[in-house]
Amino acid sequence: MELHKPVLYVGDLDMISDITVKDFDYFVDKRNRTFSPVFARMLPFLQGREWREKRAEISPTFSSGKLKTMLPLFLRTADNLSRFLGEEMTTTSAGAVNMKDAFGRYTMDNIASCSFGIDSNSFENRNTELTRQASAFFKKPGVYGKFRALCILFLPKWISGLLPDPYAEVKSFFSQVTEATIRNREATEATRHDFLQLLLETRNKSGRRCFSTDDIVTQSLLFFLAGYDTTANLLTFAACALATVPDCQERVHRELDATLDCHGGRLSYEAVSELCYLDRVLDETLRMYPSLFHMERICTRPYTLPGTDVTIPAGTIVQLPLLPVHRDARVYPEPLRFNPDRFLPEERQRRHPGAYRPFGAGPRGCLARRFALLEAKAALAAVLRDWRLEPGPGTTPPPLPLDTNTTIVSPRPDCCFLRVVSRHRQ
Ligand code: HEM
Repeated sequence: MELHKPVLYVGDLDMISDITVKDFDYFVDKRNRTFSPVFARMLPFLQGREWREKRAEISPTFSSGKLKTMLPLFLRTADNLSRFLGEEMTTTSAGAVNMKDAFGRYTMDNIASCSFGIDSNSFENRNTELTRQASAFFKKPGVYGKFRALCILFLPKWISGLLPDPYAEVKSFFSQVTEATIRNREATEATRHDFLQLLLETRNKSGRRCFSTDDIVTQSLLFFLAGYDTTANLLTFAACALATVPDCQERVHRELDATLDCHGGRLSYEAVSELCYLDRVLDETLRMYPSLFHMERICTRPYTLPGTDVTIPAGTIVQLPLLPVHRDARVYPEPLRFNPDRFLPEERQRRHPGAYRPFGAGPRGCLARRFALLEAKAALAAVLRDWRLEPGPGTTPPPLPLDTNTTIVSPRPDCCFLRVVSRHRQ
């Protein structure tokens, strides 16, 4: 039970697949745990028909053709990231670079550009209004935020509605930025390969825009929220794993050098696609550190668990483990050893298809899996083309200690420092 609500924790892999895929119609919804209207209209918090319609409208934004057009942007930002690492290394007194901070700048610049059409270059302009507003957006709720949440939970709406929303200023800032960008694009007829443009161009059958400007701001903020920390964490965990497992880093370097030699030294879409060992490094990183501890669904009508006579009532919260399955020794022998070869095709085939779910499962799974993986791959390819990573103070071989102050799986802040050493590629 969670307060007065029944919670069912399901560990059986077949049953998890039934709930998330086969019998999805009984489990379409998730809990809406937001305390601000700024979040309430975002895709992960919508329910039922409204969720289905919005998801269908947004999904084409992430098609492989569209992603391909975004790679040059990722690669430009990745070059800035790589330069930044070198500069940090020469100026820092700590003798090592805070990788979470560096990768956070990388994901922020990509999302700011893709979602809001802003060139933020947070590697050069460290304290812009954008970074200030973005930090406010990601800050954990303080005393006021917690007090307000309690009021919303326990007091009548008309009283809690009088309390100012701490996220209103952030929303207003991003609304102004988006409106200015839309006006500019309409006036100059300029287009870019980004989410903003795709959302602007999404039309219904009668040729009208599907997304109002307010809708666009909301979904763009969602991309920010969903994509900033998750991908920065993935990159930090991967970099720390490679720094502390030199054999794996050596293999990444060999693969990269060979691929660059075949592609005239350039990281093109084709070159990045050929980096199969790097794919496996990312897969193994997400196995050890999926961004969520568990997925959640709500049962929307009475459901009999397959193969049992147990019927769960509508309204039951269902939790489905991610990290515990990914680290289960019965599924992954020596689960705490970082071994990308677990993701060789033949090894994958040996496992239950539900044993690996870093992006969730079924129609409600992550919308941006390919976007996130391509973005992460571009960053690691550019960084490892130029640098060798070595452990800094506090960085341990996997498993890296986790931050206990966050709701998503994040590295403990003092364990994210690495030394970057030039590879002097000829
Ligand atoms: C390494 C990076 C990422 C990881 C590991 C990740 C993981 C996840 C997971 C586990 C879920 C819940 C799925 C479920 O309950 O079945 C989710 C949902 C979602 N993610 Fe991601 N995510 C990542 C990056 C992103 C990015 C970059 C975006 C957007 C630009 C994004 C957008 C979303 C959205 C919109 C949903 C909700 C889908 C829905 O309710 O229909 N994610 N993600």
